[in-house]
Amino acid sequence: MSDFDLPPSAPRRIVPPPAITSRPGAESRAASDVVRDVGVVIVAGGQGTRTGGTELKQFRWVAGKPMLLHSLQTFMARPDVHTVVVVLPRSHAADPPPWLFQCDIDRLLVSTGGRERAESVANGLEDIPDDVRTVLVHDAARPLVPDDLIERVVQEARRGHGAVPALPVVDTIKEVDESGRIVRTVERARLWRVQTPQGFPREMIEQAHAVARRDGIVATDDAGLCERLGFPVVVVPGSERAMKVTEEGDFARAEALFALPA
Ligand SMILES: Nc1ccn([C@@H]2O[C@H](COP(=O)(O)OP(=O)(O)OP(=O)(O)O)[C@@H](O)[C@H]2O)c(=O)n1
Ligand SMILES: C[C@](O)(CO)[C@H](O)COP(=O)(O)O
Repeated sequence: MSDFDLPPSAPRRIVPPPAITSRPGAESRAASDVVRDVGVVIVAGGQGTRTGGTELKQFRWVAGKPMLLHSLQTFMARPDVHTVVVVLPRSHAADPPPWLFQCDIDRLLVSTGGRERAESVANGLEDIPDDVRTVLVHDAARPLVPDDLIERVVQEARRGHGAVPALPVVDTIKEVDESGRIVRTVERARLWRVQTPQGFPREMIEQAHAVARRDGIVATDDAGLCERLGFPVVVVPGSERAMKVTEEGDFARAEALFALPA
């Protein structure tokens, strides 16, 4: 049975179980004078087909804990984060894994994923609370995201732009046809590899997803939807540590990076 054959009546929003208490320290952060107006959507609603395995990659253990928990705890450690909405596959959203609540559960919401990544993001955005002004969208598949990278994205998004962490392409790039023959060498000076979290003023990202949903626009990232509407989106320096676990071999790469100092 596929994830999308499950009944559509599965709850869209889950309140974490009351028996689990908040992480120590949450109270002191609440008392700080940092403006807590950043909302985070962590998309973990994919099937991880490119890993070739049967277990969902975002739940697989890397460096001592489930992959998703790494970035969840990184965002929760930030005093400016108001709420983190974790988007899970429909098959898991009604009954999330218990380890998910190893964070400040007062700031945690769980939403249900969609068939495409963009649909999962749109579902998560619907649960972002009213107090949030800046929204970050992050892949659970990027467990090593450094806090200084997040800070750069937040700072730029607070200035009213979309902000995307990115690294310049350093290899020579070829366009190749279906037979394997090189068509041409592509000018790489203006090519960048983009990562997450991508950050946006709340109104910008909500409008971009609303238009995409209405018009059936598809993009592999959230900045792509904003670009199409002519919203300003800029790059900020990314990090090799923010790599995405996409294929089986990436698990070993991620483990190796975790073992290195940040
Ligand atoms: N319908 C989807 C598809 C993807 N994602 C999430 O988007 C992030 C980036 O996607 P990707 O690495 O492509 O993950 P998968 O879609 O799970 O992988 P694959 O394409 O190999 O199936 C992941 O954290 C994934 O869980 C999601 O929330 N909902
Ligand atoms: C959002 C993203 O991680 C930016 O690099 C990426 O686009 C996710 O989808 P992909 O299909 O794995 O490129």
